[in-house]
Amino acid sequence: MLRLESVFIRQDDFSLTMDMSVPAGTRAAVIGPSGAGKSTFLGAIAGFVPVTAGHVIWDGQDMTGQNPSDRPISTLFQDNNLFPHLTAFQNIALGLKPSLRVTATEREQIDQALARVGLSGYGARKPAQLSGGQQSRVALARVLLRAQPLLLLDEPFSALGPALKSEMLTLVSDICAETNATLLMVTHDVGDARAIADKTILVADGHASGPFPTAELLDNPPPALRAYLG
Ligand SMILES: Nc1ncnc2c1ncn2[C@@H]1O[C@H](COP(=O)(O)OP(=O)(O)OP(=O)(O)O)[C@@H](O)[C@H]1O
Repeated sequence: MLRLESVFIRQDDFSLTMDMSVPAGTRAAVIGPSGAGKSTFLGAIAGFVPVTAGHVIWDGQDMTGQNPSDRPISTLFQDNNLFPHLTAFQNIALGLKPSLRVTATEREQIDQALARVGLSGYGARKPAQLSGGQQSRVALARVLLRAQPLLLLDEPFSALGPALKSEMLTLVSDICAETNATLLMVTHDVGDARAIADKTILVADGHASGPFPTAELLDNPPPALRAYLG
């Protein structure tokens, strides 16, 4: 379970509070107005954003002071998920070994992850030689291989067309099911929330609340969400 215990974040004149429990295996969308603090919310969990007060706890372990790389988390952002000077294979290998010195078994695992996302034979290509969708799949292959229990997505597919985005969301959903990962996914598209997230966290008015059942929340939005949905 992810527990956010009386967490308070202050960044200049912006502040965000949260106190919630997210059971393991939950798939939650994170929605709310632009600038409300959705990325800050994920950043506090991942450790990129310092927490002013409170505790971020995973499975009973307090992660609050831990470096992002020491947390049991995989993160995907909208951009810059891949290193441009490394091949697809090396970008995936980084998820296992920062030194890139992989064993024969790890090499096989990386090839399997590439195959799982439909990119067998693409391992030697650098990101610039791949389409946007293929780049997303390489990033997902790395997530799959790392098999961390917490997966944080910050609109990683928003630049993709609708068909490709839907394909990526299905892949994310499959990966979560395979690894029993807990998913928190920032999106501005309530269709995404309905498609793969049975729970939704609302970030608005300086507060992150939930998780709420997605359909109930979207069918009967509170005023802050109603204004945002239009
Ligand atoms: N490093 C920082 N220092 C100070 N304020 C910041 C910093 N990063 C973000 N903010 C402010 O924190 C607030 C929340 O930003 P955040 O990016 O979390 O919002 P968001 O809900 O993800 O927005 P969007 O939907 O537009 O991506 C904004 O008012 C932003 O200006």
